Amino acid sequence: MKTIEVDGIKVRIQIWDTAGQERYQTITKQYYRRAQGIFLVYDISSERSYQHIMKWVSDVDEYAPEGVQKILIGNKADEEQKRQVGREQGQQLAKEYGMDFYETSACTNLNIKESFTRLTELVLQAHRKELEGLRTPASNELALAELEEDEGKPEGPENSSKTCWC
Ligand SMILES: Nc1nc2c(ncn2[C@@H]2O[C@H](COP(=O)(O)OP(=O)(O)OP(=O)(O)O)[C@@H](O)[C@H]2O)c(=O)[nH]1
Repeated sequence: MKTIEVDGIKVRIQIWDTAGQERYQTITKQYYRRAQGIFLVYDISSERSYQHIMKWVSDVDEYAPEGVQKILIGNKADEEQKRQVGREQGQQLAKEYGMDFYETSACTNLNIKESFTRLTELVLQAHRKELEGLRTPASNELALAELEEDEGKPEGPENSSKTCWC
Protein backbone atom coordinates (compact mmCIF):
# COMPACT_ATOMS: atom_id res chain seq x y z
CA MET A 1 0.00 0.00 0.00
CA LYS A 2 1.23 3.46 -0.82
CA THR A 3 -0.39 6.87 -0.69
CA ILE A 4 0.31 9.34 -3.45
CA GLU A 5 -1.16 12.72 -4.23
CA VAL A 6 -2.66 13.37 -7.64
CA ASP A 7 -4.31 16.73 -8.46
CA GLY A 8 -4.52 17.49 -4.76
CA ILE A 9 -6.31 14.20 -4.04
CA LYS A 10 -4.68 11.63 -1.76
CA VAL A 11 -4.98 8.23 -3.37
CA ARG A 12 -4.15 4.96 -1.65
CA ILE A 13 -2.80 2.50 -4.15
CA GLN A 14 -2.24 -1.21 -3.72
CA ILE A 15 0.76 -2.51 -5.63
CA TRP A 16 1.27 -6.11 -6.68
CA ASP A 17 4.61 -7.20 -8.08
CA THR A 18 3.77 -10.27 -10.09
CA ALA A 19 6.37 -12.92 -10.83
CA GLY A 20 7.86 -12.88 -14.29
CA GLN A 21 8.81 -16.54 -14.45
CA GLU A 22 6.77 -18.86 -16.61
CA ARG A 23 6.14 -21.31 -13.73
CA TYR A 24 4.20 -18.70 -11.73
CA GLN A 25 2.00 -17.57 -14.57
CA THR A 26 -1.16 -19.32 -13.37
CA ILE A 27 -0.99 -17.29 -10.15
CA THR A 28 -0.05 -14.11 -12.01
CA LYS A 29 -3.17 -14.29 -14.17
CA GLN A 30 -5.31 -14.17 -11.02
CA TYR A 31 -3.85 -10.77 -10.16
CA TYR A 32 -5.00 -9.33 -13.47
CA ARG A 33 -8.68 -9.69 -12.64
CA ARG A 34 -8.68 -7.00 -9.97
CA ALA A 35 -6.16 -4.68 -11.56
CA GLN A 36 -7.07 -1.14 -12.55
CA GLY A 37 -3.61 -0.15 -13.73
CA ILE A 38 -0.73 -2.23 -15.02
CA PHE A 39 2.95 -1.51 -15.65
CA LEU A 40 4.43 -3.68 -18.35
CA VAL A 41 8.10 -3.72 -17.47
CA TYR A 42 11.11 -4.81 -19.49
CA ASP A 43 14.79 -4.45 -18.73
CA ILE A 44 16.66 -2.13 -21.12
CA SER A 45 19.72 -4.38 -20.77
CA SER A 46 17.76 -7.41 -21.98
CA GLU A 47 16.42 -7.64 -25.53
CA ARG A 48 14.67 -10.84 -24.48
CA SER A 49 12.62 -9.08 -21.79
CA TYR A 50 11.58 -6.50 -24.41
CA GLN A 51 10.47 -9.27 -26.79
CA HIS A 52 8.38 -10.72 -23.97
CA ILE A 53 6.27 -7.57 -23.69
CA MET A 54 4.03 -8.66 -26.59
CA LYS A 55 3.22 -11.85 -24.68
CA TRP A 56 2.42 -9.82 -21.54
CA VAL A 57 0.16 -7.51 -23.51
CA SER A 58 -1.81 -10.42 -24.93
CA ASP A 59 -2.17 -11.92 -21.43
CA VAL A 60 -3.38 -8.59 -20.07
CA ASP A 61 -5.87 -8.26 -22.93
CA GLU A 62 -7.16 -11.72 -22.14
CA TYR A 63 -7.31 -11.65 -18.36
CA ALA A 64 -7.44 -8.05 -17.14
CA PRO A 65 -10.73 -6.14 -16.92
CA GLU A 66 -11.70 -4.05 -19.90
CA GLY A 67 -10.56 -0.46 -19.50
CA VAL A 68 -7.50 -1.36 -17.42
CA GLN A 69 -4.87 1.35 -17.78
CA LYS A 70 -1.41 0.36 -19.00
CA ILE A 71 2.02 1.98 -19.10
CA LEU A 72 5.16 0.57 -20.69
CA ILE A 73 8.33 0.77 -18.60
CA GLY A 74 11.93 0.24 -19.65
CA ASN A 75 13.64 -0.32 -16.31
CA LYS A 76 17.36 -0.33 -15.36
CA ALA A 77 17.96 2.91 -17.23
CA ASP A 78 21.04 3.37 -15.03
CA GLU A 79 22.67 0.43 -16.86
CA GLU A 80 23.51 2.50 -19.96
CA GLN A 81 26.68 0.51 -20.71
CA LYS A 82 24.66 -2.73 -20.88
CA ARG A 83 21.81 -1.29 -22.93
CA GLN A 84 20.34 -3.67 -25.53
CA VAL A 85 17.03 -1.91 -26.12
CA GLY A 86 17.04 1.63 -27.50
CA ARG A 87 14.79 4.26 -25.98
CA GLU A 88 13.16 4.68 -29.43
CA GLN A 89 12.27 0.96 -29.48
CA GLY A 90 10.42 1.45 -26.21
CA GLN A 91 8.71 4.57 -27.51
CA GLN A 92 7.74 2.79 -30.72
CA LEU A 93 6.23 -0.21 -28.94
CA ALA A 94 4.33 2.02 -26.53
CA LYS A 95 2.96 3.99 -29.48
CA GLU A 96 1.81 0.78 -31.19
CA TYR A 97 -0.13 -0.22 -28.10
CA GLY A 98 -1.34 3.30 -27.30
CA MET A 99 0.48 3.39 -23.97
CA ASP A 100 2.55 6.02 -22.21
CA PHE A 101 6.22 5.14 -21.89
CA TYR A 102 8.91 5.78 -19.28
CA GLU A 103 12.45 4.65 -18.84
CA THR A 104 13.00 4.17 -15.12
CA SER A 105 15.62 3.13 -12.65
CA ALA A 106 14.80 1.57 -9.32
CA CYS A 107 18.42 2.23 -8.35
CA THR A 108 18.57 5.97 -9.05
CA ASN A 109 14.80 6.56 -8.65
CA LEU A 110 14.57 7.90 -12.19
CA ASN A 111 10.90 8.37 -13.18
CA ILE A 112 9.59 6.12 -10.41
CA LYS A 113 7.34 8.73 -8.83
CA GLU A 114 6.39 10.15 -12.25
CA SER A 115 5.28 6.80 -13.65
CA PHE A 116 3.24 5.88 -10.55
CA THR A 117 1.61 9.30 -10.56
CA ARG A 118 0.79 9.01 -14.25
CA LEU A 119 -0.75 5.54 -13.92
CA THR A 120 -2.83 6.71 -10.97
CA GLU A 121 -3.97 9.73 -12.97
CA LEU A 122 -5.02 7.48 -15.86
CA VAL A 123 -6.99 5.20 -13.52
CA LEU A 124 -8.72 8.18 -11.91
CA GLN A 125 -9.55 9.66 -15.30
CA ALA A 126 -11.01 6.36 -16.48
CA HIS A 127 -13.16 6.20 -13.36
CA ARG A 128 -14.35 9.76 -13.77
CA LYS A 129 -15.49 8.88 -17.29
CA GLU A 130 -17.29 5.82 -15.93
CA LEU A 131 -19.06 7.92 -13.30
CA GLU A 132 -20.06 10.56 -15.81
CA GLY A 133 -21.44 7.81 -18.02
CA LEU A 134 -23.58 6.61 -15.14
CA ARG A 135 -24.81 10.07 -14.17
CA THR A 136 -26.78 10.76 -17.37
CA PRO A 137 -29.07 7.72 -17.35
CA ALA A 138 -29.59 8.19 -13.61
CA SER A 139 -30.91 11.73 -14.08
CA ASN A 140 -33.15 10.48 -16.90
CA GLU A 141 -34.52 7.92 -14.51
CA LEU A 142 -35.27 10.64 -11.98
CA ALA A 143 -37.06 12.73 -14.57
CA LEU A 144 -39.12 9.71 -15.58
CA ALA A 145 -40.02 8.97 -11.98
CA GLU A 146 -41.25 12.54 -11.52
CA LEU A 147 -43.46 12.27 -14.59
CA GLU A 148 -44.96 9.01 -13.38
CA GLU A 149 -45.67 10.54 -10.01
CA ASP A 150 -47.43 13.51 -11.64
CA GLU A 151 -49.56 11.16 -13.68
CA GLY A 152 -50.67 9.42 -10.52
CA LYS A 153 -51.76 12.58 -8.76
CA PRO A 154 -55.52 13.01 -8.28
CA GLU A 155 -57.03 15.64 -10.48
CA GLY A 156 -58.13 18.73 -8.63
CA PRO A 157 -58.12 22.45 -9.10
CA GLU A 158 -54.45 22.60 -8.08
CA ASN A 159 -53.29 19.96 -10.59
CA SER A 160 -55.71 20.45 -13.42
CA SER A 161 -53.74 23.26 -15.06
CA LYS A 162 -50.52 21.16 -14.88
CA THR A 163 -52.06 18.07 -16.51
CA CYS A 164 -53.28 19.98 -19.53
CA TRP A 165 -51.01 18.97 -22.47
CA CYS A 166 -52.74 21.06 -25.18
N1 LIG B 1 20.80 -1.69 -12.07
C1 LIG B 1 19.55 -1.90 -11.75
N2 LIG B 1 19.18 -3.07 -11.21
C2 LIG B 1 17.87 -3.26 -10.91
C3 LIG B 1 16.89 -2.27 -11.14
N3 LIG B 1 15.68 -2.75 -10.78
C4 LIG B 1 15.91 -3.99 -10.31
N4 LIG B 1 17.23 -4.29 -10.38
C5 LIG B 1 17.87 -5.55 -9.99
O1 LIG B 1 17.39 -6.57 -10.85
C6 LIG B 1 17.26 -7.81 -10.12
C7 LIG B 1 15.84 -8.36 -10.27
O2 LIG B 1 14.97 -7.49 -9.59
P1 LIG B 1 13.51 -7.93 -9.19
O3 LIG B 1 12.86 -6.79 -8.54
O4 LIG B 1 13.60 -9.22 -8.43
O5 LIG B 1 12.91 -8.19 -10.63
P2 LIG B 1 11.52 -8.89 -10.98
O6 LIG B 1 11.23 -8.56 -12.41
O7 LIG B 1 10.48 -8.53 -9.98
O8 LIG B 1 11.89 -10.40 -10.89
P3 LIG B 1 10.88 -11.62 -10.80
O9 LIG B 1 9.90 -11.31 -9.70
O10 LIG B 1 11.78 -12.77 -10.48
O11 LIG B 1 10.21 -11.73 -12.14
C8 LIG B 1 17.65 -7.49 -8.69
O12 LIG B 1 18.99 -7.87 -8.52
C9 LIG B 1 17.52 -5.98 -8.60
O13 LIG B 1 18.40 -5.43 -7.68
C10 LIG B 1 17.31 -1.03 -11.73
O14 LIG B 1 16.54 -0.11 -11.99
N5 LIG B 1 18.66 -0.92 -12.01
